[in-house]
Amino acid sequence: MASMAGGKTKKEKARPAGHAPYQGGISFHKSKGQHILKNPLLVDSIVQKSGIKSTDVILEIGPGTGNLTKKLLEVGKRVIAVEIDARMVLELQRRFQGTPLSSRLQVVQGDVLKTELPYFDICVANIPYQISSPLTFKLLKHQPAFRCAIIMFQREFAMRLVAQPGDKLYCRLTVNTQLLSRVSHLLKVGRNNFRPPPKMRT
Ligand SMILES: C[S@@+](CC[C@H](N)C(=O)[O-])C[C@H]1O[C@@H](n2cnc3c(N)ncnc32)[C@H](O)[C@@H]1O
Repeated sequence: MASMAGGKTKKEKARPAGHAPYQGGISFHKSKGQHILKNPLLVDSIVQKSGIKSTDVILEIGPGTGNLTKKLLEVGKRVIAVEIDARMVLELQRRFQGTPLSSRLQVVQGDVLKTELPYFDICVANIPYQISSPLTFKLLKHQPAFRCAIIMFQREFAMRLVAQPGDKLYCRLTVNTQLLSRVSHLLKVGRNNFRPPPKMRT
């Protein structure tokens, strides 16, 4: 587990013109589902649709280099970010260290599927698609209950969550999810909003 230290206040490192997503010089591993969000307008839209309150403790799964984390820190009370890749954890710490946001960020290094989740009010995440199913079941079972989860899924997986009886995609996952929660589809996201772009639609 790694936590962010406070320290002198400094501004986030300046980025070159052209609004490149913050990548921190890291190469991405497809095996870990590393497709970072590169469109700041999309990040704003996700945060806005999440209905985060200033009192909320937010769980973020797979913060990566922190493009979504930064916005979450700006609107919520605290962000607990669980990240498996030590390089990303380091980068995340570097990115926020010494900024006013750092005291509200806790980074937990580990596999979210094997991590005991802390208390949180809301979960917001752009997850690696390979953990969609076990993560969904983990969140459905989580106690104490949280208010809601806004999660980026591969399109077909999302459609299975909201399927209706008689639909081709209606399955065990649909039944379990709809038994334990209310679920709705928020938005479609094109592949080009990610770096590198994923093969499947989101
Ligand atoms: C799709 S990327 C999202 C990155 C960032 N949130 C963004 O939107 O730009 C998924 C992130 O999840 C991390 N990850 C992959 N498997 C994980 C696991 N089992 N537990 C926690 N994090 C994981 C990856 O290292 C990567 O940083």
